[in-house]
Amino acid sequence: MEKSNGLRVILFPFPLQGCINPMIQLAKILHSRGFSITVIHTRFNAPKASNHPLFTFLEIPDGLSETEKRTNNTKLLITLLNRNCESPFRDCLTKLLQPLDSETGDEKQRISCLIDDSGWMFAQPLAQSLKLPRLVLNTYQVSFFRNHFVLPKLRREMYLPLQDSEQEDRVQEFWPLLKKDVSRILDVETELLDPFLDKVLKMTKASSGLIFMSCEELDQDSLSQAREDFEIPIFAIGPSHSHFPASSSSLSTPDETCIPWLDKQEDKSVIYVSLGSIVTISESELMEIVWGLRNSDQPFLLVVRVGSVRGTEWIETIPEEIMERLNEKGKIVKWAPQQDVLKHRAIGGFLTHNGWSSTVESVCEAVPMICLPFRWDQWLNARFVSDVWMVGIHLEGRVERNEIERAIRRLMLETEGEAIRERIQLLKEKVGRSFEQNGSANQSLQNLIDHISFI
Ligand SMILES: Cc1cn([C@H]2C[C@H](O)[C@@H](COP(=O)(O)OP(=O)(O)O[C@H]3O[C@H](CO)[C@@H](O)[C@H](O)[C@H]3O)O2)c(=O)[nH]c1=O
Ligand SMILES: C[C@@H](CO)CCNc1ncnc2nc[nH]c12
Repeated sequence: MEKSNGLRVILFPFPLQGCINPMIQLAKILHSRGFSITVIHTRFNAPKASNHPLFTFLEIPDGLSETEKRTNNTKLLITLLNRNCESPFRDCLTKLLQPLDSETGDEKQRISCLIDDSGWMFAQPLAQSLKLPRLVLNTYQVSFFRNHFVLPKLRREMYLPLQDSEQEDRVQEFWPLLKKDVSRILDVETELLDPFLDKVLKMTKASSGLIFMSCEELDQDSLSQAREDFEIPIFAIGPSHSHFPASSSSLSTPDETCIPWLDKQEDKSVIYVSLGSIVTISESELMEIVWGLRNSDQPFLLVVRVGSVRGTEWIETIPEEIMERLNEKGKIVKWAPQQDVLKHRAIGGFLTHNGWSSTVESVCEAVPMICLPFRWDQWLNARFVSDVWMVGIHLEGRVERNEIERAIRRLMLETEGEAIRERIQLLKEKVGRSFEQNGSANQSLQNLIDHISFI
């Protein structure tokens, strides 16, 4: 760690696993460059302070009821948290900005800036009124962030439902999505967010900088377009876990028995399956997945989060005799040490929901994917994987045992899979170069450090 530079940065992650990991990663990066770190966080999904003894954590109330905390409607959660947290966040930030420590009367360290998630809609005017520069962290792929502001317009103009003949058309304003992808994104739930998107766009444009966990090698065109659209400095500092391992910000405890189990498997033979931290599935979808895995006859490591199969606690509804058959080839856990799993020599493929972190973690370990997106930006990440980088096979929403078995065989056993494996190896190397001395992610990170040091 470098010695302190006398500056403090305040971070305010959005309380979802997919947003907490990148923000805590950013905290580690900035701390390693000499910044002191204060993390303001909600009580809901609070990061484990004890895993980060060098940071200061400040908790604010979020006003969520127990039922609201359990909702799997992310859009509703986003609106509730934005409504409830504004005033506690204002109080907390105002206190932090007072020049003297209220207990000791000593002068406090200078605060350089606030970095918060693009999902917080009240932060920009608040920071402005307190004369504190604010930078925005966004945890989507750049293409999704840049283009998703057009969704309300597409909802009005796409005349859903779609005709069969137009399902596969590309959507001009949202490349490389197909019309059928957009129609899936535009479900009833997302309508809740329409009125907020304009606000996010305006608030981001008014900020002092925008940070992405991506790099030129992954999304160059969108990055240059975003630089034109936003007219603020944009930093694409690379996939966040490439700087430090992310497991310390896991909200659940990883099952470490995965690794000795993988040690017993052959090279590139195991298919790893995880649908991230938000997606829920039905009981019958779970059965299609487990049968698809079992029928492929490949060993598998499957993550089923507690509460992620609707209407059940965990996997207790799988009949005993089926569990016996599954156990011959597979292992089911509640939470995996994902990065260590993807790094393991035994892993040959990743059946994923294509959250942005999972997608880049897979790319960085050159693990080819089977794409099973469920919502929002996952549809775009999956299109990049299957159609743009061509490093995976898209299930096209078919959660059916035969389709899953077929995709696993194509990926793990057939020549098509070999070609995919070669391409992802090349992509991994390309992304890896962006962290070298003159690489794009490395330079962008240096620019970010300079920017917030002299802001
Ligand atoms: C289920 C599971 C997850 N993880 C880690 C891997 C990833 O770093 C992280 C999950 O992040 P993501 O892959 O982005 O997925 P998720 O949690 O669904 O993220 C949400 O937020 C993401 C970023 O905004 C979006 O791209 C996703 O679409 C959205 O669903 O949690 C584990 O380490 N072990 C696990 O067992
Ligand atoms: C708080 C926002 C902006 O950073 C990220 C959450 N990500 C998501 N936002 C909206 N719908 C989703 N469905 C799955 N994940 C979603």
